[in-house]
Amino acid sequence: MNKLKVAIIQMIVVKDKMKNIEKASDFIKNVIKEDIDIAVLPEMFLCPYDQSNFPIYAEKEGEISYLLLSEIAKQNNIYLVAGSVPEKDDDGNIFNTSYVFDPNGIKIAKHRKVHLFDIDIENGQYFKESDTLDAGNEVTVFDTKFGKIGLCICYDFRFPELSRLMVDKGAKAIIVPAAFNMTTGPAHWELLFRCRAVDNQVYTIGCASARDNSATYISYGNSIAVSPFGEVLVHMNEKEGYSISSLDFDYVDKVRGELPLIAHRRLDIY
Ligand SMILES: NC(=O)CCC(=O)C(=O)O
Repeated sequence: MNKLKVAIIQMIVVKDKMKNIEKASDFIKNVIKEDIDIAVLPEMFLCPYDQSNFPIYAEKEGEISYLLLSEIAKQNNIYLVAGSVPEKDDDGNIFNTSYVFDPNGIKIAKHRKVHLFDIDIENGQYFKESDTLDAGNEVTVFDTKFGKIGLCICYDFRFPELSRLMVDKGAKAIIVPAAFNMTTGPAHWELLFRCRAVDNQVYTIGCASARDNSATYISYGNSIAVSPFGEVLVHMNEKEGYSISSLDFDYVDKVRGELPLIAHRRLDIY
């Protein structure tokens, strides 16, 4: 069983945490009619993306949002890559964390964003995640009945080393809950998803929040899925909605067999 259908849910994030969960749940109830296997939600889909919100919205693993997300996976009998949420640990540190649940609602992965998004572009985007967040320290790959999938969060995807480590651990797709901005999104978003796909011969899936021009941080939207040969399978616009992509993990093997980049690496010289 090497073929799977992935739904990208590009939703608007509102201030009310529970309304965001309800919306994610409604979207998923609707898309399961299309026989999907995995649903993906955006980065910080429970909490408007603003560093001052993260401590206010943060919950510990196992608290209410976590339980509701696990239930959504179970009720719909799908894998759920539950975007990301602000997660609080026992010491009060806060992380940008993505949980993954299997079709029984069991947590099978947890990725804490490794690279914090601290940028300051003249006449462009300023953001400093490190004002309120701590960084994770792990490379995340999870197993499914279809094969292995890598997971990272937004800015993490800019670092080619992280994607390569996921591929070295067996990933045939990399899923990225995200929220690029209106400065770097138009410049780099599609380029990065095509580039990582071609370099690593993996499917790349970017799920962004939909654009809300009244937000303090405006998400670029444009959720995307790219094949291991660099073909754009889906490229959404900025509006709220969903898309479905079919992934074939045998095709990953075919591309890697015909153009054996991974096997041709000269690890002895780099
Ligand atoms: N939320 C993020 O990590 C944003 C990353 C981003 O916009 C970028 O350009 O990188």
